[in-house]
Amino acid sequence: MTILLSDPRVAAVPVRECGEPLVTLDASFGPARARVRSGLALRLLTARQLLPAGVGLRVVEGHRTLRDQEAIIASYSAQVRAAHPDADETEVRRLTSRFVAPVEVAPHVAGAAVDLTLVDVSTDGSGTPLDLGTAIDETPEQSQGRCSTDAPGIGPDARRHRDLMADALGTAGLVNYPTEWWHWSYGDRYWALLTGADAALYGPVERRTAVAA
Ligand SMILES: C[C@@H](N)C(=O)N[C@H](C)C(=O)O
Repeated sequence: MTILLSDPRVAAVPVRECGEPLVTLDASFGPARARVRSGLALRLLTARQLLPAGVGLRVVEGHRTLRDQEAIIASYSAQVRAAHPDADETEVRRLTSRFVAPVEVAPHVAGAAVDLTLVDVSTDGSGTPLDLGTAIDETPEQSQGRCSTDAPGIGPDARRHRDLMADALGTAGLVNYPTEWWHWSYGDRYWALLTGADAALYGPVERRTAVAA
């Protein structure tokens, strides 16, 4: 059964901030040059080595500001209210959290999450995106549920690529948000809950100074 980020068990996980800096991923992870905690960056390097030759990781987003998180919540919760006019505010919050995390537990705001896909780097160094079944950031409504990692109704190539991604990232220590095939995290509260860690390693970054890496 999927645990959503709005589940009270996620917010109940304590955070023991370890103070790791944000680092900037190099261009081999894609032009976004996302910033993530250094421990997550190391695990992404490990995950990439576990992929078959010719397949790479493209990270489209890492750390996100609190303000950006709030803007995505405002935009998507308005869509949820419109699509579910009978839902009360508790249900709107639950449905919204299928696609965007409540601010208090938001993994991207902690520098603990990446949105990423797989690319074919065998013919073109910059990488051609592989079929993962939906575009990154297609909502449950837009994708008719196919954004969920285990969704039926995606083609065999997309299934194989999602499984490849899960093997590499899972082995490297990341956890997936099951309603979004592209969202993986390490060290945040959701990760701690799923792995049984005593506490999250990373809380919100906000004004922490980034360093180059
Ligand atoms: C909005 C989407 N790209 C995303 O980042 N969702 C996760 C669950 C989040 O908000 O942390």
